[in-house]
Amino acid sequence: MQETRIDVVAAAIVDDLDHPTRLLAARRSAPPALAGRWELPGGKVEPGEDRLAALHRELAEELGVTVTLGAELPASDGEGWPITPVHRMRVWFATLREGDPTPLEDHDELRWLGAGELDDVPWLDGDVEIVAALSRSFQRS
Ligand SMILES: Nc1nc2c([nH]c(=O)n2[C@H]2C[C@H](O)[C@@H](COP(=O)(O)OP(=O)(O)OP(=O)(O)O)O2)c(=O)[nH]1
Repeated sequence: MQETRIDVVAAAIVDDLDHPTRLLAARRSAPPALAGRWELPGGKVEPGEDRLAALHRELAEELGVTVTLGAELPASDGEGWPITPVHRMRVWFATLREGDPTPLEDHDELRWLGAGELDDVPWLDGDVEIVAALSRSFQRS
């Protein structure tokens, strides 16, 4: 049986790539099962699409911004973070280049979270481990 795997890409948008102190979190507005939970902005890679091109496309569509990408947040198994039984998500650090982040689609609120506030919002289940890894990278910087 062929394994089903859906590739998702997302950005950990921070204030400073070298010394991050704040992370931009986004609250989902849809679908109903996920609405109200918080995530990293991003989305599915389209067939034949380059992962980083997909990430830039999603950030333009969802937030109306362009970004400078930094390092990837290494996932536990190298194949991406297992956010659901079928989705694998790759995450890159990013900083804003152009545009003021606005919840244009898929989200109804954006919030900058400081290092001590990362647990203040109800993240999607699959993001909890990722946010813990981000939190460790904040503390090291
Ligand atoms: N973008 C994003 N998706 C996440 C995160 N955590 C998590 O479990 N997911 C899940 C939610 C969805 O099931 C899936 C990504 O789908 P999506 O709805 O964001 O993708 P998309 O923008 O391409 O959506 P669509 O075109 O299919 O409507 O991954 C996260 O931090 N960011």
